[in-house]
Amino acid sequence: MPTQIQDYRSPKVTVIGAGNVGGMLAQRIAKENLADVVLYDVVEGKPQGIALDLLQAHAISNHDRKISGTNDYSDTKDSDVIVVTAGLPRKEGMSRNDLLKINAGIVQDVVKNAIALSPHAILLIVTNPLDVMTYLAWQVSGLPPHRVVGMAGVLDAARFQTFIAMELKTSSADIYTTVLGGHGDLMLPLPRLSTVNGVPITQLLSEDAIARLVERTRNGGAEIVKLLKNGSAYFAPSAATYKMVESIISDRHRIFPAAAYLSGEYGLKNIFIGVPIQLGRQGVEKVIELQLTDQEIATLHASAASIQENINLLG
Ligand SMILES: NC(=O)C1=CN([C@@H]2O[C@H](COP(=O)(O)OP(=O)(O)OC[C@H]3O[C@@H](n4cnc5c(N)ncnc54)[C@H](O)[C@@H]3O)[C@@H](O)[C@H]2O)C=CC1
Ligand SMILES: O=C([O-])CC(=O)C(=O)O
Repeated sequence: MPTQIQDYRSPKVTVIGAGNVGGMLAQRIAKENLADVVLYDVVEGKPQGIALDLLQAHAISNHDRKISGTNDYSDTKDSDVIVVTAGLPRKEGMSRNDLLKINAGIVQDVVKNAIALSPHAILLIVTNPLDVMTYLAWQVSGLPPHRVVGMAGVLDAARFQTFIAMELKTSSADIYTTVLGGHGDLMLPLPRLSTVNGVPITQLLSEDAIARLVERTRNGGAEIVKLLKNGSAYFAPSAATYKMVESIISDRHRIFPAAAYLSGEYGLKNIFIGVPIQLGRQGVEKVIELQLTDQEIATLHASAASIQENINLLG
């Protein structure tokens, strides 16, 4: 019997926006040998230059993933995942919502163009203001809601994890945290569900210390914007986005917080907001409903109201 030869096509990830987050993400995807990467940007030469630079870096670190840069959407055709990082980052003194109008125009444009050529892709949004842009991307794409997801919770949880590790002078590797809600001032870190390898942090840290770390997590993005002065964080954001891309491409069904569409869960409807989800090759496989206290639910609903206000501003 002849051996049947199958066509094992390499997974293909398109990253739209070859800026700080997009460039770092492309590097991780290729270096971890996860997928071929197409970097798309509106600026001529930028994605091509970054792709060439990355290929040369990877010649040193020995892998053969294809990385290409383009200003032509036709090169993004038949992508398995489309990650949208295109848009302006904020500068010192701005809130993420100050980016609403300008980034809405960009997200609308790129999603329409990219999804037309990759109708089976999972759409992963990074551009801020995150929850509103994820909603807008879903509307423009015409995709079923489980195929659209936004990255924020993995990053916010990693920040909370880092600050707890710094406070306890322990390894962040042993710390598990979760952060719900919108990616803004009203996000909801959950100390009562955060542990150091099973030991509740409420047993290890005082209430005051926890309140301080929660507040620092809420302002985690702004703290870095203030230090950088001319842009926002990108190492941890690209690492967090990579974790989500990997769970999709490798169909790992991992569970973590991300902006997902709610249709009644947590008493919320027709909105994208950060909640625990299970993520795999088909997109959001499950939204997990945690038992929240009345106060936590109130914060989550206040966060949802703020997202809705901004959606309404888009008209
Ligand atoms: N969700 C989250 O947790 C995070 C979100 N962000 C957001 O991600 C976005 C990107 O941040 P950075 O990479 O630091 O910014 P950046 O300025 O380094 O890169 C943005 C890229 O988008 C490109 N771009 C602009 N308009 C475009 C269009 N119409 N089509 C294609 N490309 C276009 C620009 O040319 C630029 O290369 C920002 O909106 C930022 O706020 C950043 C970090 C974390
Ligand atoms: O702070 C910003 O504008 C970028 C971002 O969302 C983050 O780093 O959390």
